[in-house]
Amino acid sequence: MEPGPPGSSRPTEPGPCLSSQQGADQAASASLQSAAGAQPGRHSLAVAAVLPAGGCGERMGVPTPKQFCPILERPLISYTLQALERVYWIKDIVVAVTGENMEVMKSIIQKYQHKRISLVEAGVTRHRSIFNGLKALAEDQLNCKLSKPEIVIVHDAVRPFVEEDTLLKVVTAAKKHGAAGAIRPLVSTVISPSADGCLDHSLERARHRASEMPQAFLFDVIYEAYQQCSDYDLEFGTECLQLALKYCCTKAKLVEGSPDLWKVTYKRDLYAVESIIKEKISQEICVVTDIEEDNKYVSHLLEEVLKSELNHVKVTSEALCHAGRDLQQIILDQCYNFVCVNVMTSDFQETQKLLSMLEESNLSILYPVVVVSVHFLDFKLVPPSQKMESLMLIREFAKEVKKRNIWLCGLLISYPQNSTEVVCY
Ligand SMILES: Nc1ccn([C@@H]2O[C@H](COP(=O)(O)OP(=O)(O)OP(=O)(O)O)[C@@H](O)[C@H]2O)c(=O)n1
Ligand SMILES: O=P(O)(O)OC[C@@H](O)[C@@H](O)[C@@H](O)CO
Repeated sequence: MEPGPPGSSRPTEPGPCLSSQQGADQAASASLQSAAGAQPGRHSLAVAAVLPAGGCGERMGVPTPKQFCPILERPLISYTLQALERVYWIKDIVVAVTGENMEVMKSIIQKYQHKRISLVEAGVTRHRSIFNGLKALAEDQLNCKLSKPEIVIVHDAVRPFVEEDTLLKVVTAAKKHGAAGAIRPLVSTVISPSADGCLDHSLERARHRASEMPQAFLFDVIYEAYQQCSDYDLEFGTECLQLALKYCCTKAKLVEGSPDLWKVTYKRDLYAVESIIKEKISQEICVVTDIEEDNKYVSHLLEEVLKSELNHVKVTSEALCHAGRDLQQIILDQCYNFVCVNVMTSDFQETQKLLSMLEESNLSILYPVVVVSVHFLDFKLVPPSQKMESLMLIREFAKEVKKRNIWLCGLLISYPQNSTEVVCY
């Protein structure tokens, strides 16, 4: 079993420590837990998670195992890890990866600053991978940071959209029933073919459900089930809940899951994940302007236009040289889109101060940050050719900050002739 990278302590926030979100997550978790009867903090349930991530993604049809396929230039598994890390009461996350992918996994943990992660060798089947993860939690291994939990969550590494309330529901149900799993309505009807390849019978769709993840178990129940189960089950089984029933007479409580719980299986699923993530991170935008009256007026107009399109539009109008307390908070609250309204004389000073703040915040480690640098040009004062030349500098800035996952582009707006010349860099 491989621990995470050195120094991987147990912060309660995935990746870069954006303390404000961490506090909000903890508060939300506490209220969720108290609602579900579990006690946050000292008396909370000891909960760990096992993520099987040792598959080859054959149905995906690409050389890279799907858990490592990039979404917005970041591996799919990193989104799932982030989703689990946001839940501060999950104390340990054990990921099962093949030996050949162990180094890749360690580099992902390092690059995206994932915490509370331990790695184990995957098995040749999903059940064997899960079993290896359970063994890592069960056995007191030398210098092992892991301890046996009361409850263990099992969640496929290729299901990135898992919310805390679903995790809490299955954990709470598992505490009471011994096992619990998320389910979803069937989309297609299930049929049973006969030996000659014809329809034998079909199942009544309304009376059946699809078994999804996350699932949760009393650790002793599922560990005993895996220790008892047959090689056939380990080789060909696909349902952990069935193992708990068959080998421990434990009937899992079924919990209605959200539509986003689906498993990434085919290539089309990667496009769906990317669209959902883009939608999630583009709902909020911040208009940054300095204290110049012209800019504040333009920012107000911009705010009105943006509010007709987006759910959350924030405007901060303070000289960034004051370290932008409002802006700092907006960054901590993980806004990923910024429009920086510049006074022509300052050229890029405002944008550069914003870029520096964004780089210092580590915000762009997990998701790309978009910055639009808006410049106004009064043709009476400055001939366009002269302004365009200096604006080309932004192209150099853009190349530099792109290395840190910040996507910078420029917008040149000419007035008073009311013509707008768009320059994208
Ligand atoms: N030997 C295996 C096989 C699968 N898994 C993991 O189990 C989860 C769900 O399995 P599945 O969707 O079947 O993944 P693959 O086996 O990779 O897909 P395929 O069947 O298309 O090859 C995935 O996170 C996968 O990495 C695993 O840990 N060990
Ligand atoms: O069979 P696969 O390995 O694709 O998927 C494994 C599980 O995710 C799947 O069986 C769920 O129904 C949960 O049990």
